[in-house]
Amino acid sequence: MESAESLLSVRSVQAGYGPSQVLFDVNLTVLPGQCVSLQGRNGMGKTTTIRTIFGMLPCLKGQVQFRGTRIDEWPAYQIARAGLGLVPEGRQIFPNLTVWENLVATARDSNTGLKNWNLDRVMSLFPKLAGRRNNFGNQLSGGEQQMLAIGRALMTNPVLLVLDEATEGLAPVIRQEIWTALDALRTEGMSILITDKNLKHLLHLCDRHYILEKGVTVWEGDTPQFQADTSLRQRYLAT
Ligand SMILES: Nc1ncnc2c1ncn2[C@@H]1O[C@H](COP(=O)(O)OP(=O)(O)OP(=O)(O)O)[C@@H](O)[C@H]1O
Repeated sequence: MESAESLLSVRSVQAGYGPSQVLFDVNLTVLPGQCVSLQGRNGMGKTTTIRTIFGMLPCLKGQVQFRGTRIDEWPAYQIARAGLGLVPEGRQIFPNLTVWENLVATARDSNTGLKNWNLDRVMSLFPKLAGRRNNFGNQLSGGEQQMLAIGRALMTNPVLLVLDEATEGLAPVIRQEIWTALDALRTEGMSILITDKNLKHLLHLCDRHYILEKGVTVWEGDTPQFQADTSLRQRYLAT
């Protein structure tokens, strides 16, 4: 795959924390309009990969390209401005700002060609948030916080939305609401890179899947290929 055609291209990436190397050979591609999952057992390097893509950790070797331009030496703020929107593990919303303030704090105009995100659109994607508009972040349930974290990322009008542990720790009914919202985003043409434990939903949402094992991309394929290889779950995902 030519990286010029891809939205995001991660090639032979190595990274880690100080002397502790975690990523040894990570490769993945997201094409425009595609939804891609990044899978692997706990501790295999999914969050570290996302942190490296977003410039929060240095890329020691290899490269990351976004829309055909190398971004692996850019500072994190410049990467975010280029159109990468992050919904981080643990949500990390501002606890002392209201829902409304959380959303407007990060708002940025679209240069994507897609319809601009605004408060009304976020509230219609997540009607639960509308009633909580004036509540502080720390007064929200976990599910509402995750909706807010997704809304906040959308308000930056990203070209690619990246979700780390999209539904972790949420009640089943709330999880379903998040998956429904992600399906709606996908239908609108949003490109998504996502990590989550729920295989059934990942296979439904995503076109393509990558599996990490000890910091190495060990498998990639589309949903029919994933479903056809019944050994994958046991080999790379079972705990
Ligand atoms: N801040 C850190 N400093 C040092 N090592 C870290 C740090 N964060 C993560 N690690 C280590 O890096 C490795 C990969 O962790 P990472 O969080 O990327 O895995 P993951 O695939 O996202 O797993 P999980 O599903 O548990 O979040 C693990 O061995 C972890 O202990």
